[in-house]
Amino acid sequence: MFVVSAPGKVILYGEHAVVYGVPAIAASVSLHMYMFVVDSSDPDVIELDFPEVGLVRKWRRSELPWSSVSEAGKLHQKLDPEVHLALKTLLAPVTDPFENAASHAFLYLYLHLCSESSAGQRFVTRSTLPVGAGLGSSASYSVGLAAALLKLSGKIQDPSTSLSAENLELINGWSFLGESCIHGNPSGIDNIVATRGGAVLYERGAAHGSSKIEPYDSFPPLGLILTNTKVPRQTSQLVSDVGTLKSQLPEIVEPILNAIAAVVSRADGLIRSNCSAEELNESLRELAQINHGLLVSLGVSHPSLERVRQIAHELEIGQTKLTGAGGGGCAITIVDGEVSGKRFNMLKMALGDEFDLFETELGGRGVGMANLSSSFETDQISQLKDARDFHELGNWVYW
Ligand SMILES: Nc1ncnc2c1ncn2[C@@H]1O[C@H](COP(=O)(O)OP(=O)(O)OP(=O)(O)O)[C@@H](O)[C@H]1O
Ligand SMILES: C[C@@](O)(CCO)CC(=O)[O-]
Ligand SMILES: [Mg+2]
Repeated sequence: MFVVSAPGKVILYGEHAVVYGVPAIAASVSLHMYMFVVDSSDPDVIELDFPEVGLVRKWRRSELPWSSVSEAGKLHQKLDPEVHLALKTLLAPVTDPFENAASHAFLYLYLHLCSESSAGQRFVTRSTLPVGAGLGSSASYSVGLAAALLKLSGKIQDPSTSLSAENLELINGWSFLGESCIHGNPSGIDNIVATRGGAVLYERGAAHGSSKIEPYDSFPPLGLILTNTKVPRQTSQLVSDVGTLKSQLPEIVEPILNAIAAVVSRADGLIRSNCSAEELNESLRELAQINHGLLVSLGVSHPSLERVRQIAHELEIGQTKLTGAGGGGCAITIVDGEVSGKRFNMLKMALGDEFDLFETELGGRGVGMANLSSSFETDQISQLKDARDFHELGNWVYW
């Protein structure tokens, strides 16, 4: 019995454009997805219990489309269309899009990493991240899933003190395929941040394995408030809408993507420079405003996100930008100076109960795993509340 965890992320600059090879800047957040792997009551059955997406499901291993899996597909470079299609057919009766996407990613990785003769297992998730809200919940789920199945199948040996660079590469590669099942066309930025943690400048490469990752050794301690508008949306739909706009109006969309590239390049230069904290904060706020405007012109904002922007502006708290895929979900406000309880409460009161506000630390640890003691009972899972409860479950190993 063991548990794995992976963090969510915020994209500070460059979302959507990153899908088309523009660099983007992202950092992990201190909210995590946890996946528990425990023995199933029936040795022939795999059971999923994912309360955040309302999914409770069981499959006999013999029901799964093992014959569609090829050895070539196991090299995890891109989705194997045959397995993808077999799973679409199997999951056609699952009409809820969240449940369908989570089951699809699970079964795709299970079929490739485990075998028909593996023992029965039960997989239970718990997440302190809002799901489908722009903070990379799909990537933290995919990273946790990849890590859990790689450990279960022995492809990652039980690590004693830390995960190796090879472990990390395997987890990141397989989680990208999990993201591909959920998103269709992920850039890979969310899964790399959920895998390695920290903060990075990421640029998607044209070919598999050619993406560029430039970590930040020290990321500025930005005062950041996260606001969840609680307006549901799906990244797959928003990414596909921007793709459609780009193919219909390339002469308009390409210059917008180039302008986003210039925003990212300027922000990267500033973060790596030794300018004063004040100058950096002011410039990063200005760049957030420009980046948000460019995302609005791509059609990925939402009235609820504009409301957060307007209120934070009226209260002179800082500059607000959508983060992740937009269309609802979360906004980040880069605070003018430090986040004080007073400012946080002012924004919270002005926005009201429709919105959830969080403070988070940027740049924490990536994927982790811990063995559970033999006395651990699955009933305990629903009682775990915060990061400390999860941390105390065992000796965690990280990269
Ligand atoms: N805890 C979880 N358990 C099971 N599935 C999850 C969990 N968290 C996320 N998912 C999967 O991820 C999907 C949501 O991903 P989506 O990419 O739309 O939003 P996001 O990742 O939260 O935001 P963004 O991609 O903008 O950062 C859900 O439909 C579900 O399939
Ligand atoms: C919208 C997008 O750029 C970020 C989602 O967090 C999609 C992606 O990069 O995969
Ligand atoms: Mg996502």
